[in-house]
Amino acid sequence: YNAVNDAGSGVGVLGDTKPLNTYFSSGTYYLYDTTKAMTGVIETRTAANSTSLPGNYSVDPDNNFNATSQRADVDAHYYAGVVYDYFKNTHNRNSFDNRGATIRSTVHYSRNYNNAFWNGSQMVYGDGDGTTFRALSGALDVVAHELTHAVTERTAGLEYQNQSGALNESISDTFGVFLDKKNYLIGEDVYTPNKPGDALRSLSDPGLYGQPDHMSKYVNTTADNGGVHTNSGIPNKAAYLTISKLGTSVAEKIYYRALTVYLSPKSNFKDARSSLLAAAADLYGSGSTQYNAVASAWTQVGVN
Ligand SMILES: CCC(=O)Oc1c(C)cccc1C(=O)O
Ligand SMILES: [Ca+2]
Ligand SMILES: [Zn+2]
Repeated sequence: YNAVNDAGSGVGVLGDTKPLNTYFSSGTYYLYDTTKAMTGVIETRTAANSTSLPGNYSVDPDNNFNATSQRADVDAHYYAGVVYDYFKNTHNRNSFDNRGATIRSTVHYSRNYNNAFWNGSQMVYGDGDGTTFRALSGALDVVAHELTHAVTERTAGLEYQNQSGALNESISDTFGVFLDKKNYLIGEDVYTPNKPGDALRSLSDPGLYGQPDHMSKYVNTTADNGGVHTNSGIPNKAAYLTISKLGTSVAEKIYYRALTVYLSPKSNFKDARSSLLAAAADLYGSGSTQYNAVASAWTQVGVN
């Protein structure tokens, strides 16, 4: 018989136990979650250290996914569910396409792979090399970052180069902070596991990790698609200033409306300012406290 959405459990990358929505079929439990109001499902697979996608389903014989080798699978699956719930409950968005598309993740991609990405169809996570990263699905802000790339692709479609690309990156980091509210850092839970207290990026102080925090420090380069992971520091700082002044619940409404209504593929930083102001005006009124906080944030990073 097929027992749907069994209450499984698992141990994540940081050794923490969490509940899992699994699926039982022919004597095996699958990381296959049919409990969401989707047309699709949330499914998690393993590439078993190969680079072939999507790989095979992550399975377990007793619905207790507690093997060390399963930790990345557990967190990819659990955090995908958390991010799905966030977009549905907070923004009334049903998966990245707003039509309940299946959310597919593959973990154990390649070897010593210090990377995570949305490949246009699914999320993919490396295990890290144990020095620069541990398994990248072990951080909620990383999973939120990757799934937000999918949302951005289906909405604003920000081209992944130069200023629109840095905005694309910043939107993903900003929603990473909306989900992982404990600080304004990105990747801290999986970055340099042997070195406490650091992170991949900081929204409050981008300069801590070599990013500009003002337009006057914009880096003109051909590397990294025009420095999309560098120049994202400028909109990231504006996001920090906005969130710290208005709070997450107001800021996330302004950002989500800007992303889904006003931003477009070639939007630059100035367009981001006007898109966020337009969203703030729609939601709270032009000249409102919220509107003025957005204006002030972007002026402080040199985008007027
Ligand atoms: C916060 C997640 C993140 O930045 O993932 C990436 C990594 C670790 C390397 C290269 C690209 C990305 C990305 O998703 O942009
Ligand atoms: Ca974080
Ligand atoms: Zn990214």
